[in-house]
Amino acid sequence: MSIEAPPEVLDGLRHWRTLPARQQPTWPDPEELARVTEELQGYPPLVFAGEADSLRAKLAMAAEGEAFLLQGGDCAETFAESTADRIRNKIRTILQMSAVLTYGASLPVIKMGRMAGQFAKPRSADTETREGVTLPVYRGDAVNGHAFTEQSRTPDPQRLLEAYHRSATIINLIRAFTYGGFADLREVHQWNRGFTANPAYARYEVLANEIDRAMRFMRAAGVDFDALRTVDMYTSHEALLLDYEAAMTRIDSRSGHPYNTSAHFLWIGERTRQLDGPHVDLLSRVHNPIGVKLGPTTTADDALALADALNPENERGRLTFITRMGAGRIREVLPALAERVRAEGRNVTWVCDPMHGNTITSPSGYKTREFSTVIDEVHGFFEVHHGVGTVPGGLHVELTGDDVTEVLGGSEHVDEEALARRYETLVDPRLNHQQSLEMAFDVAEMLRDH
Ligand SMILES: O=C[C@H](O)[C@H](O)COP(=O)(O)O
Ligand SMILES: C=C(OP(=O)(O)O)C(=O)O
Ligand SMILES: [Mn+2]
Repeated sequence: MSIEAPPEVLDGLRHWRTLPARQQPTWPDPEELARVTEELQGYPPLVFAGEADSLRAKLAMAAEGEAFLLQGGDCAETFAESTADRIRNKIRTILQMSAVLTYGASLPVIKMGRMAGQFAKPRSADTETREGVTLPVYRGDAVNGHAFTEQSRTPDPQRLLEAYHRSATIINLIRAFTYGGFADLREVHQWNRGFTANPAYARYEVLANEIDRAMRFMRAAGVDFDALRTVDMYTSHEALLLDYEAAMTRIDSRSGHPYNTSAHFLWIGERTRQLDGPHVDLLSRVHNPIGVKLGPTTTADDALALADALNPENERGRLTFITRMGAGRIREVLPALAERVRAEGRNVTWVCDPMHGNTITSPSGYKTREFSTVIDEVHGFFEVHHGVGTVPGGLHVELTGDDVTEVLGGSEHVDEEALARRYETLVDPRLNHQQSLEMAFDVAEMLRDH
């Protein structure tokens, strides 16, 4: 990556600074922030433009129904849990889900982590009050600490540097695991066999047997399993902290285009997708494939205007719409959006986030979700796209590879009482390992029967 580009391109990359930004931390010392972002600008890229381009081509296939995206990971990654075990478990979960979805959809699955950079969170409120004490809200480990003390909750720019270094170690592990044999399809299939051997998941045994037969067929037909031992896994996070994202934006020496080199794929959140806002402005200028979350109040006009702002050339694979309508709204709201976007000829990849429209508070006060509601939104997503004739291109899920108890339900019946046992997330509730696999089997069954 060089830093040379026409002056108008470099000026354009600074234009966001003139626009009022939502959801940014109040950094106590702007000069320290400036020093930190300058340092970040000198750090090496975490991903390369060519990788982002290959992802874009795959997302174009997903838009045509020739591939399917699985994007998953924590709501908020944390520094403390960026351990080898936790990361391996998350990668394993995504690989297991992918294997099942590949079979169900009869399509290649694009594997993408909400990983290696998902360290900043938009929040509903700026402050949190406990027992009469009010402090700034936790905004992710890239900004402040979760501990409820004044020192910890004060935004600290040094955390941006740590977010970069953590992201680098995570992406290093992702590359090592996915190129080092861990992704071997035979192994992944055996792990899934272990899952369906559990009596709680007996209903998926039929599907697991079918996959078994398909594997035997592949072996008999001489498929080179050794060639299938490595997979491409991409990284993504919400492009929220403009100072960080701008500092990681570099000019690609091959093409002269700017790329955000902090992740392969960036998305704009539901709270920061204002058409004239700085998040849309900055991401409109980078060449990565990008996404935008669309909540239940989105109109067809909003969606078209976003498509025009973020993908003026209407390029395939460039823009993903990640809908998060809520199970109760998707069947009513999504059809009009999908119909207009199709009628107006805009190229987008449609992806379902069945998490963020389905958050509830349990009677004992946990922020949680019902597994059955989450699954219902996924089903609604497929129904709507099949009805309209548009393509359901993928899933965006908050999950972990560990045995946490944050989402209610699933075949192991996590109940209100169980929530207290291992509720570990710092922001939103994640599907645990078993619930994640159950979702994959459920969706695969539905796709196979379609
Ligand atoms: O993923 C994120 C949450 O939905 C978002 O940060 C809002 O959470 P809050 O309502 O707890 O602030
Ligand atoms: C905050 C998130 O989502 P949304 O912008 O859709 O609310 C998220 O993905 O964690
Ligand atoms: Mn979330």
